[in-house]
Amino acid sequence: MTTVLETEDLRREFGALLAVDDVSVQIDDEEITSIIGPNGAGKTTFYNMLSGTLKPTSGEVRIRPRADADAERTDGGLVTVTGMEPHDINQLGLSRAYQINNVFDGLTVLENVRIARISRGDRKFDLRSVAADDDALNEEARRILELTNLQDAAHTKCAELSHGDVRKVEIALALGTDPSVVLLDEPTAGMNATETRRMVDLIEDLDEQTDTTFVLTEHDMEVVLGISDRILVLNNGELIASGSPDEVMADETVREAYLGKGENE
Ligand SMILES: Nc1ncnc2c1ncn2[C@@H]1O[C@H](COP(=O)(O)OP(=O)(O)OP(=O)(O)O)[C@@H](O)[C@H]1O
Repeated sequence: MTTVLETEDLRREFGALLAVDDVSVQIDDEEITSIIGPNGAGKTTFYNMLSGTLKPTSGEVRIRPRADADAERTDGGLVTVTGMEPHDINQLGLSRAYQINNVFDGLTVLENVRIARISRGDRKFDLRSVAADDDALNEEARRILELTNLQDAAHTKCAELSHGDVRKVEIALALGTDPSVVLLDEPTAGMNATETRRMVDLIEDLDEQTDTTFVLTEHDMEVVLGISDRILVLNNGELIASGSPDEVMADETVREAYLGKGENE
């Protein structure tokens, strides 16, 4: 097992409010990890610091770079990305579905994935290549569509897709850079039971078929317990528990955080 993402005493204050309180975690490449916690626990703030959209007050974020990232910048081990811009963190190997990559509604699924692929940075950006017959680019984009079960929608404009398929496109775009880690923001939010099941299956399949490690925030506890190898629990900015679903469910501190102290007394 190898660490792909690590934080050390990561902290964010908003004035007097401590939103993330010196959180240190290590995320392993062989595990699907979920970050959970009651409303206001600090999950979004934590994610924003990982992806670079929010600068920490103090502490560090380190990631394992994607396999072919610039060797000079990476030196073979984890790279400190604290304070870097989101685009640079993305180029090094951490993608956040639903934020860095925006879906272009007026373009087809295939065109969107081509753009994501171009944004990987090893091709000169040329608007014509988005639609042009660049065989290598098309092949790479089609491989990503196959991985995400979107081959049948390749030529559909994103504006015409179902909600479930748009979420799949967002994951396809995140995968466009061959990242070592993908952060998913509530991947099943707003989905019906069938779409939820399909999304869970997709994440599990991608976890098996790619070298990418998946981390998610999710409110649906059934999804969390079913998909996670490891769960990190935040409460009032603090990491209060970390472990397997069974361990976390049995943790008295976690129960108190969710149910409220004294609620059953
Ligand atoms: N930009 C900001 N300015 C001031 N306070 C903020 C800001 N962003 C978040 N907070 C506060 O930080 C705390 C953590 O918020 P955060 O959104 O990270 O929690 P969360 O776990 O993602 O919650 P939810 O599940 O409701 O989305 C909350 O008290 C929130 O009000």
